[in-house]
Amino acid sequence: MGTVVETPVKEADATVTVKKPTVVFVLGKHFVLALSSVFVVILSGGPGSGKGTQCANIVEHFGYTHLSAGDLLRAEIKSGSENGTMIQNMIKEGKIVPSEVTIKLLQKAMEESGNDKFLIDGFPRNEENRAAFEAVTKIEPEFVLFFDCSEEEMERRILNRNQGREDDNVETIRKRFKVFLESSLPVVQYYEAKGKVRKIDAAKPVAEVFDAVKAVFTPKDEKAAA
Ligand SMILES: Nc1ncnc2c1ncn2[C@@H]1O[C@H](COP(=O)(O)OP(=O)(O)O)[C@@H](O)[C@H]1O
Ligand SMILES: Nc1ccn([C@H]2C[C@H](O)[C@@H](COP(=O)(O)OP(=O)(O)O)O2)c(=O)n1
Repeated sequence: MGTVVETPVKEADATVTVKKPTVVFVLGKHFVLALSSVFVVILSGGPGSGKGTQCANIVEHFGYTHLSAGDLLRAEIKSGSENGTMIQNMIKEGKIVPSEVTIKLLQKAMEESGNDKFLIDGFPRNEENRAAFEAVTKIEPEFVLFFDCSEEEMERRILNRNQGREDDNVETIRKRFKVFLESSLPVVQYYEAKGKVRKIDAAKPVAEVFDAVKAVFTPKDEKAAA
């Protein structure tokens, strides 16, 4: 369901933060934003666990818009934005970019999509990402799809990925694994405690992983009728 929040925002910013079907009331100096109901699924898993690969399948079969935090950050570097160099340096070190930067990119992409169903891939990456996203957008994910895969397999895949990414080298990969264990897994545990995690064995071949993914996305009544 949508959430109603009263947020003091500067008038000049109002059009940036409002999504299409949203109603905006102006009360004195405050805008009351009725945030439209959006359906958000988070994809979490170590680097190379196959999140991006499965997102392409989910988009095709279930009509979601795929938002990859990493892709948005890489596009921001390419665009020559003022944050570009900072983002590039952090990614090279396998570090997590400050939440406000990533959240702005995600919000903009959501607003521009015209869709109301999103796969957010690679975000939130730490507790700060999660808390800031929920505080700013008031969006609670429906569930978290967690890609479970060994580091050995993930490293093998990344080294074969061959996309010319600056962070796909052994040294940075190891740093990313460490950040994943120390910062990203606690976020998965947070959602686990809320009963929102759907764990997938991501070490299997792509088609088998997608069978498991499909089972999570297919409504129970459709499964019963099949
Ligand atoms: N189930 C799988 N089995 C083998 N290779 C895979 C599988 N899923 C993805 N890959 C390959 O592994 C690499 C990393 O996958 P990717 O989807 O980019 O991972 P992530 O988005 O989690 O970093 C890619 O080259 C991809 O083609
Ligand atoms: N929420 C996020 C997502 C990615 N990043 C940065 C840090 C990550 O190491 C890189 C690459 O992330 P991406 O999700 O594209 O790739 P992997 O799943 O790690 O293979 O981007 C970030 O700082 N904050």
